[in-house]
Amino acid sequence: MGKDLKEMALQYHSMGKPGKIEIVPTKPHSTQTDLGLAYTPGVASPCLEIEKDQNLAYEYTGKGNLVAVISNGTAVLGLGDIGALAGKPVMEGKALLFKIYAGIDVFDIEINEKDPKKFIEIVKGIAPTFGGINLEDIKAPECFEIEDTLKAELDIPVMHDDQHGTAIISSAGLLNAIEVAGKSIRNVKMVVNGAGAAACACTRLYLSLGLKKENLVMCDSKGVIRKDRKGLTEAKAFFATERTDIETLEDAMKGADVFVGLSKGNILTREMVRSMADQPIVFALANPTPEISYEEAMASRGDLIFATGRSDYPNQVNNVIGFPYIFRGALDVRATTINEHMKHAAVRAIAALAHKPVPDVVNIAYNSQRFTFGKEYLIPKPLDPRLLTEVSIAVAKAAIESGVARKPITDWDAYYDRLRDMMGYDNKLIRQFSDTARSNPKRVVFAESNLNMLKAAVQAQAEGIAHPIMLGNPERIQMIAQREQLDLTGIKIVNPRSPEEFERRRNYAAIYAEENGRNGVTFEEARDDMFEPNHFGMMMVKVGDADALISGGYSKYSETIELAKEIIGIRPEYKHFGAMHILSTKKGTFFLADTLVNRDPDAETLVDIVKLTHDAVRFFAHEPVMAMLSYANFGSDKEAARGTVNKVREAVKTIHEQYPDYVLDGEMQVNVALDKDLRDTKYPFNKIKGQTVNTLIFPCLSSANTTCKMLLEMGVGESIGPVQMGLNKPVHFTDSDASVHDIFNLTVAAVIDAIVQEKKDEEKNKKKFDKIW
Ligand SMILES: NC(=O)C1=CN([C@@H]2O[C@H](COP(=O)(O)OP(=O)(O)OC[C@H]3O[C@@H](n4cnc5c(N)ncnc54)[C@H](OP(=O)(O)O)[C@@H]3O)[C@@H](O)[C@H]2O)C=CC1
Ligand SMILES: CC(=O)C(=O)O
Ligand SMILES: [Mg+2]
Repeated sequence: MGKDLKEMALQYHSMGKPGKIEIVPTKPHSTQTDLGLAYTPGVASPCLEIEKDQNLAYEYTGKGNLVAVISNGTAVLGLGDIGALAGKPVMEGKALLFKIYAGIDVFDIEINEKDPKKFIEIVKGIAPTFGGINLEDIKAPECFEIEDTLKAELDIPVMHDDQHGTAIISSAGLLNAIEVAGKSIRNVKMVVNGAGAAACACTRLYLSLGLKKENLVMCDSKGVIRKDRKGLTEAKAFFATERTDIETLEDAMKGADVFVGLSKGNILTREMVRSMADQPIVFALANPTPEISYEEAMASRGDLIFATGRSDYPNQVNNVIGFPYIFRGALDVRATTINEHMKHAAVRAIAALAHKPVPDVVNIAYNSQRFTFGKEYLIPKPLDPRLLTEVSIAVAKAAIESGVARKPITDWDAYYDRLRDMMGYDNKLIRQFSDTARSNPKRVVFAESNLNMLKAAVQAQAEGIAHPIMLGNPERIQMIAQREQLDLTGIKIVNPRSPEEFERRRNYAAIYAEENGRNGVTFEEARDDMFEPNHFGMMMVKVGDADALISGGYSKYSETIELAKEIIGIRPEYKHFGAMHILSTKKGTFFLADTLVNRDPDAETLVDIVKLTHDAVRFFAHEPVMAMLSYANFGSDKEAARGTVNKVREAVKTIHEQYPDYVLDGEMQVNVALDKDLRDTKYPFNKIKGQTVNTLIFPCLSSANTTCKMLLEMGVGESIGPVQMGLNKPVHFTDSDASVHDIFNLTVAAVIDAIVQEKKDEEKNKKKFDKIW
């Protein structure tokens, strides 16, 4: 591990409250009455109900959404037996992943016990607390007895993730890799290196998917596991080969089609890979160091199909792609176990997802590449939000089909919606976006250096999100920084008014005057304008001296917006531009527009806002279901001869005529938009019937802005925005009272916007180039 990574990891774990998880109450607890219900005397009632009927624990306690991640620390990652307590960071890490990817609460439990029988007794003793048990990092062969016994004796799902999670994910990847290689699992010759927990379970699953036992060779630390070896454990004996002509991994690799490593780092050589058959598949899955590094593997031969457990290379086979969703599906139907049928369903769902078009939000989160099914993209990315719905639903359905569900789901559409809504989306979005921005940071101009802007710029620089350029008086900025103890290292300060910027002011003015000469702008006026930070900053972005701009620290945003229209311009496909807020609430993610730009949009402007928002929502991997809001419903205000209702109605009519694919209706009140049952009962003709609205288009800026701010002030949600839509370049605006957190989030959005813009420009240039040639 690099020194930097080590230091970063230690700092990450110790900063703030040590560790990675905490417990948060889910019920009101502010009054004496609340407390009397939460605890004694009120709490006695659910206790007595559960005493009568144990199933009611699912109604009255957190059991149904609570998983135990349990380990004795005997096989932690590939680090070996480091002990129960030393494994706690991994178990807390799993708790975090369960929560952020599938909304599942976890207690991590580290048990100081290596004797499998005693370990089993301890787990059985604490099992009533949980809806499911994820066994983790327990070494073979003890893990087999532990899992088998607990599965047989407990009535909740128990899964040793290193065995079955790994088996499911690697099977999905392997089926796809075999398809890419143009081979069949029924014929491939496979070497599995490692004969521990993960290797044995993976191989069993491959056999159930069609691998022939006679085509399999398994190796452990002593070499090829042969039938004639003395003292084999039961698990190893099951996989032992009849062959007597091979002894070492090197022997086994000759002519093999597939290598799966679940053993130890750096034990596979280039020569061994070269000795494999055509189009060989190597899954080097040991963590944190794979059996062969990506670089070594790639240097070995050109036709290799390769995967590792690492996130920094293509094809990451990691059980995080599976366990959150496998447990989500199992918990939601109260499955008594996780059986073969459910595992197969998960394999198929994950394998199939890799064949589907990848939403932009995923492409962007991984460096704006365009993933398409093939050698470099065999398996969905861990940050793909579709995993939650695809895998959980597949597992839940399989549990019902195989008769192990105690609470079957009947309304699958509602379940789908619930899954999507369950995950407050913005953290995930910001996380994905922050990772992308970090991998390709852009030069962001902060045009108005008020204190919060400065703090956000410092944070963006420290987190490697952006290369900030602060416009303003350097002495003043440094004074503020000193007073606030802000570290300005890496932040460029440019003073548009300084003599050093004379040349740039002149050049920018010349371009500005040339483009706006017919709007009455003279060169002299333009030169004066360039003393202003917003003029200067926008020209920097326009000519490519910077990649994005954030403004709005102190000047009136209405003026800045006009300026952006003039200098940066609106994209040719629109007449207007706008802005939206993404609001993450307990009821799901909502997109609100226009929250910044158009004060009193007429019908034509509303149509543009709808088009812009439609495309932006899709970019964020959501299918827009749009409601055009008003104070009335579908013509209920018959007196309305003029005003907002009529323009909304007109816009709806235009959209229905010109964009029949859009899922949109109105005018309607916000409660009618959000309450599907009310809407569909009272207005059964509505064109978004049965669908959950996620996009709200407001009739005017007052209503949009007030709603957004009110929800945020009331703590109903977290927001990203205002995200500008429709300008030629990434120029974004905040409010003068925006918090550091708001400006930081917007900076991330601006960098992503710049990355997308860069991609688009590259594609445009390529097309031009292709045309010329
Ligand atoms: N990418 C992923 O998602 C996952 C990766 N893994 C990785 O798989 C590896 C094994 O984990 P797990 O099964 O839980 O651990 P176990 O301790 O149960 O098994 C380890 C196995 O590796 C074998 N081994 C050790 N050294 C060698 C060697 N030089 N050549 C061949 N085999 C060797 C051991 O052999 P012996 O039996 O002779 O001792 C043992 O069979 C770890 O590196 C882990 O990080 C695990 C789960 C998920
Ligand atoms: C990923 C995992 O579970 C392991 O390496 O043990
Ligand atoms: Mg593990």
